[in-house]
Amino acid sequence: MAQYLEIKARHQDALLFFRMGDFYELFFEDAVRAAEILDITLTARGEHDGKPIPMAGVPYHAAEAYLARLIKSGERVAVCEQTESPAEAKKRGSKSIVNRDVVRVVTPGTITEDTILSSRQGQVLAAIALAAGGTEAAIAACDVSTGAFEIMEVSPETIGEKAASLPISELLVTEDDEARPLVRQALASLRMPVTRRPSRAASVGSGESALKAAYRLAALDGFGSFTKAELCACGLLLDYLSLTQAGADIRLDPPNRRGQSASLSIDPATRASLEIDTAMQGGRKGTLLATVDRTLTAPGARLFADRLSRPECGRETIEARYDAVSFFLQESDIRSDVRACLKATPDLERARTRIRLERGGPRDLKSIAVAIREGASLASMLASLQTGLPALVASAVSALDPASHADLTHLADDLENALAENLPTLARDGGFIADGWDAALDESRSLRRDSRKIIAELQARYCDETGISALKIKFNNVLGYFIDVPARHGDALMKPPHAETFIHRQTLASNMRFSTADLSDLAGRISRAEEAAQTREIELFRELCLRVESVTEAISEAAHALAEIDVAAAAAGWADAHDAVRPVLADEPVFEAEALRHPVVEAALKAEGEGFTANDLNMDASGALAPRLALVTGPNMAGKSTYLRQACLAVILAQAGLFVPAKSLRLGIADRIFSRVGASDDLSRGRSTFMVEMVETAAILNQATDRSFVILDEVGRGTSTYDGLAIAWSAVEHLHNTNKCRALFATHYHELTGLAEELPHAANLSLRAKEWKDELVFLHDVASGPADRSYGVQVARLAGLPARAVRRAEQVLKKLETKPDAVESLPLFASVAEEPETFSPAEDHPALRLLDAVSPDDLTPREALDLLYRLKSER
Ligand SMILES: Nc1ncnc2c1ncn2[C@@H]1O[C@H](COP(=O)(O)OP(=O)(O)OP(=O)(O)O)[C@@H](O)[C@H]1O
Repeated sequence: MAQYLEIKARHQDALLFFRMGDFYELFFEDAVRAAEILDITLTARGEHDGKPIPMAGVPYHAAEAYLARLIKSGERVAVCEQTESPAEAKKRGSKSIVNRDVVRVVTPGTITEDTILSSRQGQVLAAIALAAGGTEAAIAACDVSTGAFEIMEVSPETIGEKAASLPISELLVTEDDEARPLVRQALASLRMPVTRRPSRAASVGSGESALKAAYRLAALDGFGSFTKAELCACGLLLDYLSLTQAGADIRLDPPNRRGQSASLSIDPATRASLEIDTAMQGGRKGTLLATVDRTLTAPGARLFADRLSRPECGRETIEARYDAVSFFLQESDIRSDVRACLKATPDLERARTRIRLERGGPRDLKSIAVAIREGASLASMLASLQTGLPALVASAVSALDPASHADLTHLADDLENALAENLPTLARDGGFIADGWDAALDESRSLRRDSRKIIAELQARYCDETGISALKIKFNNVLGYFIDVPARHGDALMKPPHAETFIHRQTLASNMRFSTADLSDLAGRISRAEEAAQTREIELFRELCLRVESVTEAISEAAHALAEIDVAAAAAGWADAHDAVRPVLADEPVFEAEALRHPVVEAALKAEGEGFTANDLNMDASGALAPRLALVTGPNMAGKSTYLRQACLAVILAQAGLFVPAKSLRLGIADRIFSRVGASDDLSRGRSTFMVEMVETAAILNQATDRSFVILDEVGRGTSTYDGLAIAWSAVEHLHNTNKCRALFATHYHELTGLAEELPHAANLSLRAKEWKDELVFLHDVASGPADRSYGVQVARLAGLPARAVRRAEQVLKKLETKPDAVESLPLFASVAEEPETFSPAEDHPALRLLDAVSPDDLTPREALDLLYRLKSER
């Protein structure tokens, strides 16, 4: 217990998995918590301070599944292993306890187990840090499962939105930084597990020395010059990695640096409202990502998600991606071949990283070999084409080309030759090296195999010599090899002449067990051969892992190349199937779309057999070619939100390097997009609907630039009519006169439509609907000019509001339309006298008159049926 308590004292904030033989055991409070979360038995072992010690255990071989559940429920787990064998401990004295220590702390951001990770999602551990009195900020982010490492310089105001663009599983922050209002705000907008760390880890000095140590460098000049905040963030991240990996070497790829303006800024509220990769209700279903992602490999899916979540601002990067998509769009035959090949390609990135971190197994080696081979056939398939390859595809081909990567080819050859057909998950289970690969292993194995033959021969000889045909040589863990005879033959073996050879070991009810000198000798040989084979196999496994490590950079490049090809071919496949076009990037801040569609709504409608109406949209922030701001009106349910959102989604797709569902799109690259669509309470953070709306609107009006793209839906709806109208009015003016950005503003305040005449670069657009035979028909197409009316009451009827309430609404509406001043005297403040109903359409209905005339008791069944048909026809 002393050993346990000493180790536990160093890991107060984690559950301690304490290795004891084939189990990880948990004690005290840890046991109580784990038993509750995992639904396992809570028992007791021994006493501490006179009280029984609560204990729970999980079997070593099934630990991953338990770990996964604990991590999911927000726990951290310190894994404590035996660091020597019992035999080694004994050498120090017969009563010595086996040495143990924590080899790893498993946290949400440091998992590498395939069974716990989601294969199509990245899992980022990120550290945010501020420096220079809070004026500089940076994020250092790594994906331990792939080795990717990125350092981003950000402005302190945009920490939240930059962090939201990464699939962060765990966010590190220092206690001092967390106290700063900007960081507090950012953390409040992000819903991710936050780990607080002492401030000393996030210093310039610790960052520098951690980077130097991680990459074994004397100076950091090769990486360019770092800002103070970047070094602080690196220090925080690397210190934590080192802590969770119990001081093991940090194995990350060289850092990838990203400047402040590299990607399109999308704040967390916009990201959530546009449902880019997470739906409002959680999960991926119904998101843009789920709708357009056609990738086939896990690394491809992770890259695709990253592209969509962090669209670019650099024209060259975007155009290069378009070129790759265009190429696969034109070469549809090669696209199918490439995709067939990708389907068979394992996750090279994660297999490589697990091997690097010494957490891999024989199957990871196999995955590496298969992926290298598939990559090579992809490369030769693409290189054989007569057409020139676009830059992205060409560089992917060169990273996969076996001719220029002899090292990878040799590795794949060797792995294929070295590995057996059926592979265990763990190296310690053995049997994964193929026969013929290693002479020493073959020798031990043949000895083992021969020994088994010799045992059979020995058994036959003993049967012969004793005349006992039921004599068997068996094996168990207690006795090892032994000779087993039915009890009635036992006496014969204990008497001469056999007593000299057979040594009695055990008497059971119906059997007796013996050993012999020959058998013991043979058993020794077998076990030595087995041990030798096992040791040799582990040695060979390590050798192969080292081979992988020696070409780790080439593997990383190949993995990235495979993902790049997967993304481009998938994007082309989607574009082909959905008539998406290559956007034209313009220098002017324009958005000129012809027949634009909303991919997610379109897909949902298609699933129900309905069509989607495409619409045009023309905007120019400079006001030269088109209005910069459009006020969008139209009845409820007419498609305003859809129209607004599809414009934003088009910007995201276009700047992610993907094609957009439209006939054409000319786009001036946006620096940020903002969306405020649909109000929702955020009661968990103590904000009412209106407060959320105003906070988000404030963020837009304060931050949008003339290169930004903004959509605002029904701003002001959450408060009283006049207040709401006034706020909406001033927001439109501010966007038009001060922000001067491209903006779409949907509203039900018809009073606002007059603004289009006053503001030089504003226009009215409306979604059309028609009344036909008392029914409201939505046309979903956009026309210029304001909507004539809102049809709210008709929509309410459609939604199933009780007929009486609908009639009452019609009365109130009529009154308001004739006497607008009556608004003051409406709902909250005074009641409008309910007018007597002068006309009730229902009562006048012929079907009702018919019903009134009927006496049900006088009807025959036949007449009743006829009446039913007449009633139906009168309806
Ligand atoms: N262009 C379109 N083509 C076909 N159907 C559409 C189109 N746009 C919207 N719809 C359909 O109309 C429904 C309502 O659309 P949306 O939510 O955009 O309307 P809205 O005008 O914003 O409504 P409200 O004012 O009540 O918020 C969508 O769920 C979709 O089914």
